[in-house]
Amino acid sequence: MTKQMARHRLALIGGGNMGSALVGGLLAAGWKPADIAVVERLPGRAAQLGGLFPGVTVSGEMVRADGVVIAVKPYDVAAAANLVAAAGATRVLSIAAGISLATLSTGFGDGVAVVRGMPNTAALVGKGAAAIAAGPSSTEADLVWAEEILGAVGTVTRVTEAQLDAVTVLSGSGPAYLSLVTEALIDAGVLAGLPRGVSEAMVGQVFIGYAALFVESGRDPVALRAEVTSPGGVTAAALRVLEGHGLRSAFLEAVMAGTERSRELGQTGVEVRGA
Ligand SMILES: NC(=O)C1=CN([C@@H]2O[C@H](COP(=O)(O)OP(=O)(O)OC[C@H]3O[C@@H](n4cnc5c(N)ncnc54)[C@H](OP(=O)(O)O)[C@@H]3O)[C@@H](O)[C@H]2O)C=CC1
Ligand SMILES: O=C(O)[C@@H]1CCC=N1
Repeated sequence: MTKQMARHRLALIGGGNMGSALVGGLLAAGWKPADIAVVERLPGRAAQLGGLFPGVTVSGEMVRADGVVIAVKPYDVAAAANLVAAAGATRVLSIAAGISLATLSTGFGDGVAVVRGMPNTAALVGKGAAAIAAGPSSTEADLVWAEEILGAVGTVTRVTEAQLDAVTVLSGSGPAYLSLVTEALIDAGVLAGLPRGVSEAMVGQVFIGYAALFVESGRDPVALRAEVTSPGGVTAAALRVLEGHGLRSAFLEAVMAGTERSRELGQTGVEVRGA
């Protein structure tokens, strides 16, 4: 089956959360469906992807492709990497957390340029915050290629591989922290007497409004906080409690713990061998 298939511009191994977000973004950015293939081993998921993305090749087996995106969980990277040689690809973008460029590059060998990237789930709505790091043999053209792919679903920043651990825990994991804050604020609104639906709507709009104030207006968060905090007022009373419970320090410690964990995963590594 694989042999009869056309050569694709891009094959994504793994059509889960991130893989499907990337396909959606690339199509929205004007890529032709026929240029894209998704290799997905779960038959139910593959059928779903076929319905979502008409014209995109969805296959349980590897296809021929110029470039490959590895979008499987870190423990599945070794198996996915074995498929890269079968694709005949010269470029690989891996978005797997904690799998180092050294591990990837050694596995694929010469002739395959590797770029490591870290997106986040906001890619699902085209508002991702991704970063990329160049592998030992990747060129400017390889980085531009990776930027084109991740840029279809949000922003892309170039960093060193060492900085990618901090990016992973800050923006990669970021939606999880904001989910926790969202849940807590909604519950707090209910505790203070609001119906849950009203509390949810208020909290959602606060996030949207704050994103516009901070990102779109480019204003300093210290100034944004100061202008809400009236002397002897409501906000000052609430902030005192958050500071008293160490919220700021909790975020600092959390990000350092996650960065450490990302480094650990990178050192443990996985056996990656191109077939
Ligand atoms: N989710 C997130 O917030 C982020 C994730 N990442 C990284 O992105 C990668 C993908 O994450 P995510 O999209 O959430 O994962 P998902 O589990 O949603 O998607 C991966 C999919 O790939 C399938 N799969 C696994 N191995 C193969 C294979 N050899 N051939 C074909 N299909 C395969 C899986 O099937 P099965 O279910 O059978 O395993 C699954 O359907 C991870 O490495 C993660 O570290 C990066 C940034 C953020
Ligand atoms: O938790 C994880 O390991 C991955 C990395 C970033 C988001 N999810």
